Amino acid sequence: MVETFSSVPKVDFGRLNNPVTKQEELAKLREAIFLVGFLYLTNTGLEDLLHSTHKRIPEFFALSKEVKEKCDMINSPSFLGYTRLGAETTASKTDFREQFDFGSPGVKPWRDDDPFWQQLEGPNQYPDAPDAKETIEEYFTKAGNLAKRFMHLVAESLSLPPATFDQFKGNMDRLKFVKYPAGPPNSQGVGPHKDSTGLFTFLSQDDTGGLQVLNKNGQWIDVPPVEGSLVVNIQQGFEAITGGVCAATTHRVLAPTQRARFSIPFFLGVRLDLTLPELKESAAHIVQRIPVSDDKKKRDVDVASEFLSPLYSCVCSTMPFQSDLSRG
Ligand SMILES: O=C(O)CCC(=O)C(=O)O
Ligand SMILES: [Fe+2]
Repeated sequence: MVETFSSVPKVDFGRLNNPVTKQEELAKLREAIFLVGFLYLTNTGLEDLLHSTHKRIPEFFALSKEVKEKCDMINSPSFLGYTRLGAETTASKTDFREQFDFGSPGVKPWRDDDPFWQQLEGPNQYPDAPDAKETIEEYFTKAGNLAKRFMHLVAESLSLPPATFDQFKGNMDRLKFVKYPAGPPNSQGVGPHKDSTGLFTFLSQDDTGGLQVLNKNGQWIDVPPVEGSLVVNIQQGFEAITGGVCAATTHRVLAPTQRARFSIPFFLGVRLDLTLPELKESAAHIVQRIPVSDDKKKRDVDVASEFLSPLYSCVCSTMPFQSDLSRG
């Protein structure tokens, strides 16, 4: 029987930041990172932001088709903007969701003499709604700060210096507002996938439910809503940097049947110019230092990751597909 999980653990961010409880909570974080690849992060201090953003986003989706299509992703070489319902496929099936994708503001504009892939980081197209830009920029600032602090704590939980992973952080994080309309039973909100374009995902889901993660026995485990929490998961960028020891976990969303579901994933971006040799070197360096049993290291380093494929010369070339980008 493979060691696996039957629920997603909770880790308390407040306790991680309190010297009295820190070590105990770091042990929980480490267990979640090694065994599950998913966790609920509670007590983050972002509860009001999550609440107010959820209140706001139905309004963006309620804009007319014409207004939404003014910021259509089709106009953006950075894959930022609006994607209509049914325009995305995962695992060969159409996803039943509509979304707005945004990137961290203030990214350096692309110039003709920059590498072509640099265009993956670019300017936003904001929906034409009052304070949309301000709402989104505030979210980037607050979620970005939390994400960086979280990454330091992950390093500490692996007995590494807090800043170990800072060198891998990219210039642009991504944020999505997603609406899954109610559909027939067993419709695919988003099909099975691993998040592929960054380091960690921080997801705020509403109270509808439908998110599931796959354990090592092939069972789908529910990730029911926990008020005020963020669901955090490892992305394939982080998996590659840690040589597969901290693995990304497959997940999906079942479309709701009664009412629309809204979610807000924030994807902490990886450096697009990371080369394959750099990745391999980092993985070797980090894996050596992470205190897990040799057996576990061996098993996990064997995990296939497109980031480590010899087909790709740098991280940027693993990301050519819109559907991958818009899933994270
Ligand atoms: O909407 C959700 O709950 C999850 C979305 C997701 O997995 C993704 O966009 O990568
Ligand atoms: Fe995902």
